[in-house]
Amino acid sequence: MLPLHRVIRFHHCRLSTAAALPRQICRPFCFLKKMSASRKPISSRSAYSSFTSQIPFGNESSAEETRQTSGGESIIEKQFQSLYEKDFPSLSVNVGFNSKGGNFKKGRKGTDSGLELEQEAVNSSELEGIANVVSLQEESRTGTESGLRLSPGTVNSSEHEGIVDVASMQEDHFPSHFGKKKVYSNYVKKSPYSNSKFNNVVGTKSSNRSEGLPKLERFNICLPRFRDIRTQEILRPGMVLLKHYISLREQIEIVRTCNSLGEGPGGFYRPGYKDGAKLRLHMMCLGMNWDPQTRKYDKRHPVDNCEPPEIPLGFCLLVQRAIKDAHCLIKKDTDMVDPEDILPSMSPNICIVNFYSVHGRLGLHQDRDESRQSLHKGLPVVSFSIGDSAEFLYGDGREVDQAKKVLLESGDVLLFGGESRMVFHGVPSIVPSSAPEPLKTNTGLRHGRLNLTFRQF
Ligand SMILES: O=C(O)CCC(=O)C(=O)O
Ligand SMILES: [Fe+2]
Repeated sequence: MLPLHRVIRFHHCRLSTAAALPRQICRPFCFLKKMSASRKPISSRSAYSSFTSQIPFGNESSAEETRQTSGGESIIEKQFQSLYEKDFPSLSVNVGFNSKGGNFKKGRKGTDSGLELEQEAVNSSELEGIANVVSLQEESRTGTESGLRLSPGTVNSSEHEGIVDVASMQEDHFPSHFGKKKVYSNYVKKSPYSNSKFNNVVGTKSSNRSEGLPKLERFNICLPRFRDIRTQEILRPGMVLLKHYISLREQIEIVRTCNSLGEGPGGFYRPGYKDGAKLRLHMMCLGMNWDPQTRKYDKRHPVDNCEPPEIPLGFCLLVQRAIKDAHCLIKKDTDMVDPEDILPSMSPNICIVNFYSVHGRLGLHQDRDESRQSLHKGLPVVSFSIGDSAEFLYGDGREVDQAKKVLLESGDVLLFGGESRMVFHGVPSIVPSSAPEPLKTNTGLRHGRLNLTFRQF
């Protein structure tokens, strides 16, 4: 039995938001009200299962409740609701995944040079653990999926408000990134979210039947500024960046779920190395624990002897979807090659959740502590970025000046596997106040960045 130490839990959602506002205002959305009416505040341990048990979850009832409860909500909340209501249609998908691996013998992570102490205080938050009931309704938007099931569309008078809001948000928070290689940016024609049947309607390829006929000018129902947001980029073989991939609604759910899990056993703490230096971030492990001191994975947390929470199923579905979409992109890029050879599929059983304050950072390192088999196969690391943007460095060695730089913004998904599995990478800085406003408003997320990296041991 390991000695049990007191662990001061870190909450990445702000104390001020949580403590100063009544519960309903902290959780303004209808879909949460439904849960809070029927549940007591839940423990972190049960948070994941409620997230899981609601999947797939149509948004009809949420929309209904939105109407019932919209009276006392702020304009931002209303705008966000309209954004929410006209978000992607819900699609059904069945993706099997394996939640736990076998024996965990290896440690994780190479070196880390960002060891100075962070100034930010460690607070405890009064924000209660809340079940996160809106699951990932758009589990599969990919053209590769079958079983498309549209939910009733909600086009209402608030749509315009929503559009204005989204427009300003895109301009403010989604600046174009740098370090481009090959970018696929036409949402309708190139995005694997769009159904391949509809691609032909849009006219990616001219069919034989239209030969000799006058060329039709197609009409875009969305304004130009709203297209081309979800760009996709192959940064190097096996390394794919899906920009703005995670919807705001999903981001909100991820933050809430992480906050809820992070308050409980095995939740967020400030890890340190053997020499006593602290990492400049707060960390929580899901599925398995990674100990920076031993650099090993284990079933239990060495500090409080807790088992880490399970990875919520919704997170895993999102990972699977991102891998599929990365495959679509790779296939487009290199038609003759099986995308699995470039970026193998994986079923995550580890998720390391990092929260960086605006002073947070992580030195260049390799993720090389998963099983030998996993590394040998090049099973990818899949990384979600949420909140403030981060500069992300990647390259073949530890030399910062030789590394390439890319901006990771809220909603971005980065995958690195195959021959890029052992790429050196790190986060030299966080871009202050760059998180999408509705994300902050709806979650109370602190200034800083939440990062989730999924791996298969
Ligand atoms: O925050 C990031 O984007 C990278 C995190 C990372 O490299 C890690 O947790 O190993
Ligand atoms: Fe890493």
